[in-house]
Amino acid sequence: MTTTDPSVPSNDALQAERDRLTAAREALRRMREEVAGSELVLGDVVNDKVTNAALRRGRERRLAALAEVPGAPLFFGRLDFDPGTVFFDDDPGGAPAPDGSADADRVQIGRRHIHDRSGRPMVLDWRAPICVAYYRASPQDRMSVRVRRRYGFTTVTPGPDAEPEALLTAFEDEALTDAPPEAGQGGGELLNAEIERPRTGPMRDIVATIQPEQDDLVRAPLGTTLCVQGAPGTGKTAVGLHRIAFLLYTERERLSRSGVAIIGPNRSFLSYIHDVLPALGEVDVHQTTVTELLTRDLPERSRPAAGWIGRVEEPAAARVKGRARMAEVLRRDLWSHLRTPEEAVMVRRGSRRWRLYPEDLRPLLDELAERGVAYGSGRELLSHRIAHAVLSLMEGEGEACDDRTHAQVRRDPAVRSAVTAMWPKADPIKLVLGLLTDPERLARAADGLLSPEEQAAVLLPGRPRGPRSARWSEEDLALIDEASALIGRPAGLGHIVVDEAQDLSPMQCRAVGRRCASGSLTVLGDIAQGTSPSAAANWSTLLEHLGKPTGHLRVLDRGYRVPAQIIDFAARLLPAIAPGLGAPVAVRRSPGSLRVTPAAGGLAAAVADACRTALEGEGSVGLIAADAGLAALRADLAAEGLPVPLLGEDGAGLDASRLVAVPASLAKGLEFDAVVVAEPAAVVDAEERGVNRLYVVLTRAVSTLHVVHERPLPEALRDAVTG
Ligand SMILES: Nc1ncnc2c1ncn2[C@@H]1O[C@H](COP(=O)(O)OP(=O)(O)OP(=O)(O)O)[C@@H](O)[C@H]1O
Repeated sequence: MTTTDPSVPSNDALQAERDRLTAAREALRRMREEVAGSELVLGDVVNDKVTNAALRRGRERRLAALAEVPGAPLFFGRLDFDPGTVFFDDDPGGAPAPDGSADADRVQIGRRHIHDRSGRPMVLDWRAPICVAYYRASPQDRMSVRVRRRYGFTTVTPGPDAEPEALLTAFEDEALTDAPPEAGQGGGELLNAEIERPRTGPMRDIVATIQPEQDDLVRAPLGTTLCVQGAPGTGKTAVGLHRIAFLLYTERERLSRSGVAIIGPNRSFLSYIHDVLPALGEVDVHQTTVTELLTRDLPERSRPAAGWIGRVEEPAAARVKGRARMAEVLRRDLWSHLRTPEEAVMVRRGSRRWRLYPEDLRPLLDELAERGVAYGSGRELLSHRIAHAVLSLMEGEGEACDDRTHAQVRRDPAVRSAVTAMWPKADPIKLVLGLLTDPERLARAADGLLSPEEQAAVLLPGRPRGPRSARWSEEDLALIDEASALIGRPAGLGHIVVDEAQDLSPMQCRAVGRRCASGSLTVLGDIAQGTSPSAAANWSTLLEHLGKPTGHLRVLDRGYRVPAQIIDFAARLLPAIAPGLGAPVAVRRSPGSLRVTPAAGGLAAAVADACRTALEGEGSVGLIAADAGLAALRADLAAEGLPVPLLGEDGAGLDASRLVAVPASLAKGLEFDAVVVAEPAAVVDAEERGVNRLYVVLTRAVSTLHVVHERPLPEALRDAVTG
């Protein structure tokens, strides 16, 4: 242990800190007022509207970034450095920070920078370089820190309509100067309290308690593509979100031009993480699923009435469609549209006629086809080449030609129709539709790449006639996206964080990877939690499909969510689903956190009991069961006098009700204080990777897990000692 002062701080010391908090709040209010009251400098005449709108948007963004987050304290830590360590930019002579104590340089650390009227910092943004010491200083390397102070807060809601407020109620000092050298970094009681704080509503930021191994990932430079393998609850999602906030701080200008996105597995997950970045002052990050990201780039007019996703692929077909070799099938099909010229092109200019014969045109076409240009730009390039060849003929006959002549020849109807005949226009949706509804065409493109059975598996059902009547699957969208990219390159983003990346198929990886071909990625996931038919077996292959084979693989193995008793139980499934992957080392044990109950008197009655018991505790309760059985179970529970809203239905979110029913397929990435799992065997039986799904489901609980079963438990879980 490091020297953590367990004594309760004196009232005076506590009051001084509260005064500091009040002053910071006041200063932030003044900063907001300054932004709100700032005059918009208007351009004149032409640019007025555009400039005005841009300025207004900028001001609104600044205001949103300066908004106080209800219940989140403006600072959470303090560092006392050796004297002479801290200098601010505006100190001409490098004078130390003028805060408080005579014998130490002191900084307060919070979610955002706050300064006083004269511009002097009162609270430093946690992302500032000097704040690294707050997260990493240890007795072995104290980074000039003498004392690290962590504050404790209690959230109170003063009235029925009032916003929650964070009351500073305690602090804890860790003296690094006189700690024994073997001491590690002590998180102290406040870290434990933070981890065990009952969950209500959406995910919270962890900015006050980021651990050294996490901070190392959060602050990796923008150019680095990171791939983080981490068991359930090791903080991968939290790291990804804080990394975005960090990168936006250090590289704001670059990233605000190119854009940043976080990709999550589904909408429920995205609403769960939705508030974290705004609480860190970042309101401009695109939070999306892969499917949303891809459909965003598709023409609205082609959208089927029921939406883009009208069908879930059979696992075997999903696997074939997800394979990287589908890219080659598409490439072959697209380029097979090129036609060797069969007729001459004749351009009339005044009384003269200029002809290019098929043997003149063929080399132009071949040269372009071999150059590896995007299909879509080939048409334009071909018309240039043809015009150039015609102009050469003209000049050979002494005609005077210039750029205008070149443009006129390029636009000549004869040239245009020759280009269209040789290099037909291509539309990605029609291309995929054509390929997946025409067995002969598919056979030509897939020759040597897909077996006849695989070809039969990928055909679209129902022989749709057009894009709007097709029932597309998520896998089809990745194919359409690949076709789009073969025709024209998509716009890129500066950085993408992909959560639950183990579930991306190779084709989806390619779609994500090409969106940040010149940017970088943070890839987060857990091979053991792979549930999609194309889930990754290892990270190096996935990184290759993402186009980042040199990405750095890092492992997180300290589990912050799930108590040891529960993780040890779930980890019994690991040898079957991810041999070689270890269970996380839980940071806490919690006796009584696991119960496994046979449902002697019927499943619904036992589940109702388990839910009622769970509701006696604090925080959120998730009832998780196989998707197919959930409706019947809810009906039975309602009959037992316990109506349970379904996650995502009728607005039932993670903050609308303490108890929600969660289909097993939506549980990924979520967490609840108490989890009741009904009938694990049904979760296993529901899908090919049902055991992986069960592993996900069993690792969602922060405090208690209650497994209720009528059927025998999966073999690996039998005879577990509970308690
Ligand atoms: N340093 C920390 N301080 C406090 N809480 C933490 C810390 N790290 C992680 N947690 C908490 O642990 C829980 C799990 O974190 P997170 O969801 O990021 O894990 P994960 O690795 O993405 O899990 P999964 O693989 O199950 O999706 C969250 O409630 C998170 O806030």
